Amino acid sequence: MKPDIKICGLKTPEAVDRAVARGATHIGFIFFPKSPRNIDPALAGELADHVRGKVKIVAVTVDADDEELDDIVSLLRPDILQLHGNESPERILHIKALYGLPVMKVFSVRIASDLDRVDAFIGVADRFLFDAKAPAGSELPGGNGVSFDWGLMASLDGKLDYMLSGGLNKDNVAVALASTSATGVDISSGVESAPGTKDLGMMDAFFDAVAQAERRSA
Ligand SMILES: O=C(O)c1ccccc1N[C@@H]1O[C@H](COP(=O)(O)O)[C@@H](O)[C@H]1O
Repeated sequence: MKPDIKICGLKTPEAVDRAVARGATHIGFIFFPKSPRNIDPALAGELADHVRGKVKIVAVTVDADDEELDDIVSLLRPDILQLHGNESPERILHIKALYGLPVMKVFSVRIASDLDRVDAFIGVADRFLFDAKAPAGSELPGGNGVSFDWGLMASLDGKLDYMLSGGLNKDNVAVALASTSATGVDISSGVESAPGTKDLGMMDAFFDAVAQAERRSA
């Protein structure tokens, strides 16, 4: 099956346009001030307006409170909320009731026990995203360009609809797709020439690599 492709951390019209032209199914905007990919919600809304309806717009937040979410939802008008913090099932149900938007819950993974809490979110989150746990010293919960052991996903395969992220790039995405049941891949730093700066050539190479992986698995 054709995997979903999410390009995350977009900040410019050129990068948004290229992602959509190359067939991204999702584009993500980061609302986390410490990130080099952080974007003002009003600017994100303007960028999204160019491509609205052609691609799913994802708002990436980290333990955001209602006030922050109100701002992001009204200015960006996302299709999906990606919750990349320690949001509980109760908090997710509250957010879904407030905005009526689907939620993609992120789990940060390094060891098998990092997946222990997933069951509590089944039937609560609409989709899951498994990312690598941040390395020691990083201030970012995601966007660190590090991978985790994809073999850990075997315990969940067949049970969940999930995307995979963490250190993906043109050279490893085929293996990531072949060795898991991920229905989508999500990339940020692997298509950047510097933190927060998307490189259109690297984006092209990533889309080419996913297309090649699809052909091989057909
Ligand atoms: O990218 C960020 O700066 C970021 C900040 C806060 C929360 C999530 C963030 N990014 C997410 O990280 C993965 C991709 O990371 P990688 O660079 O490809 O390893 C993706 O889920 C982004 O949404």
